[in-house]
Amino acid sequence: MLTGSEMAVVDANAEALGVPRKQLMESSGNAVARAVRERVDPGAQITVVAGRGNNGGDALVAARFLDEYDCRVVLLGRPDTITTDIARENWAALEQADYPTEQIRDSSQFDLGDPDLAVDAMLGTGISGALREPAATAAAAMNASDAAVLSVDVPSGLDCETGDLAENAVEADHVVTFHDAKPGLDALAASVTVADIGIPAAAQRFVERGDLNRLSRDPASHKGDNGEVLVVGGGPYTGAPALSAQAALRAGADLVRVAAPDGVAREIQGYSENLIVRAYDGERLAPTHVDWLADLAADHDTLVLGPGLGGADETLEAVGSLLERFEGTAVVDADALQVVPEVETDAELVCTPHQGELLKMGGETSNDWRERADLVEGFAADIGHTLLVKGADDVISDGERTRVSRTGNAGMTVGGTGDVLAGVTGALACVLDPRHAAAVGAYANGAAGDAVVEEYGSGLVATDLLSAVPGVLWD
Ligand SMILES: NC(=O)C1=CN([C@@H]2O[C@H](COP(=O)(O)OP(=O)(O)OC[C@H]3O[C@@H](n4cnc5c(N)ncnc54)[C@H](O)[C@@H]3O)[C@@H](O)[C@H]2O)[C@@H](O)CC1
Ligand SMILES: [K+]
Repeated sequence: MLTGSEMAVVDANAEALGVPRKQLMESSGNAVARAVRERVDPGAQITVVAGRGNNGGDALVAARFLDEYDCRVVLLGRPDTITTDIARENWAALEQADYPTEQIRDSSQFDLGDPDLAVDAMLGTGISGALREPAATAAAAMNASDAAVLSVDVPSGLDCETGDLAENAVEADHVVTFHDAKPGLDALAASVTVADIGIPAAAQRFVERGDLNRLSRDPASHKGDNGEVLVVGGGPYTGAPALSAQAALRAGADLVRVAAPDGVAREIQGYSENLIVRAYDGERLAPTHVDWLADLAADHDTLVLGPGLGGADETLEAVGSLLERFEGTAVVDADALQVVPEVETDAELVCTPHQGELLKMGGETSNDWRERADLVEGFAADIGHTLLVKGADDVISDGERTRVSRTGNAGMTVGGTGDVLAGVTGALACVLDPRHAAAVGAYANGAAGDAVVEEYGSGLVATDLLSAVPGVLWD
């Protein structure tokens, strides 16, 4: 089952893979016409009631496949107010080819007539709230009529995010929905057909441009609304936490703090004035720091744990204790990863190992991405956390749902690109589900690398990615 917004991601991914929406609309319209033919005989009277969005567009296509019927097409509004180019083009095609079309200016002009079948193509996944006029009047007419009602995608008035049905919604007898079921359809009295409209399986398997639709930024938001990230890193290394923290800022987090040993805190601060560094005593993370860190972490939306911490025994022990106490969302990277399979935690973890780190955690890998995807899915289910396994193709799985991101290039094998990925993912996890944050993070990190590789080739370095991340995520 897919919600309306999930469907929009899949649809945009199909477009990114070379199957544009207008092609999908042609398939949808064809599927609607097939459903009509299954229900009424040639010569029957049909009234198609089309809204001004793509739901209406589907039915405008269907009309071209229904020549053997007595078919009227009524548009709820003026053609120049049709909201999408592809629906408008399909309206123009009907007019130019001399199909019987009508348009109404307001609800008083609506007349359903006395058809054998009414096609409800007023509203699909684009609806919010109860039906407004003139759709409300048209819905009431369909509900009052003896005609069978066939709804396109969903009955107009069904909210495709929540499954809620508006009080004045269309009461459908049949529904032809596209690609996958939608929330709320199974609770209807209608018969429901799921039509294959030729969306490639890859549009759901691969992370593509459409996944960026998951991101939005409220123009009225305040500082902090878009995420506060705590990077716990540094000690033996200083560049890694600085890269993660800057990457989190570039990926849209409002506030990013780095908690680091005071022996290296000034050095980390020295990389950028954008960072807020909070120091704890000593040269590296140890169990004595955990109380203070756990309190600090609880004040953040996400934790990025691992960059530059090193693998000293006392550090790994501290990582384990911190994870045991933490209950939020954490991205775990580098040396901290080896602790995860042993640890008992209520936290939601996104683990970002490369193949070597995955093996060290106890996972398995393969050179074939399909096999690797299955292995990663199995291991994610075993450890009960989300995995983002880095490689030429990144594999992302929460143990049930598995995606592959194909962005990136060989120049990115340079040190530090993983720290950037951890920071980007940490920032995205402030506003997205962990599995979506991991998928979009992998896509964006690789796409940032692809954006800079033309200039730097095999000489690209991790800091080059930082400036390219916003262009990928927020353009
Ligand atoms: N996403 C996909 O993959 C595909 C979608 N297709 C079709 O496109 C539909 C979605 O199209 P759109 O996003 O254009 O949206 P819709 O066609 O569902 O509705 C958009 C229109 O409805 C109006 N509206 C919103 N709430 C309303 C309310 N309460 N009362 C009255 N009017 C209201 C909006 O102002 C807008 O004009 C799907 O349901 C499906 O039928 C298909 O063409 C093929 C593929
Ligand atoms: K509909």
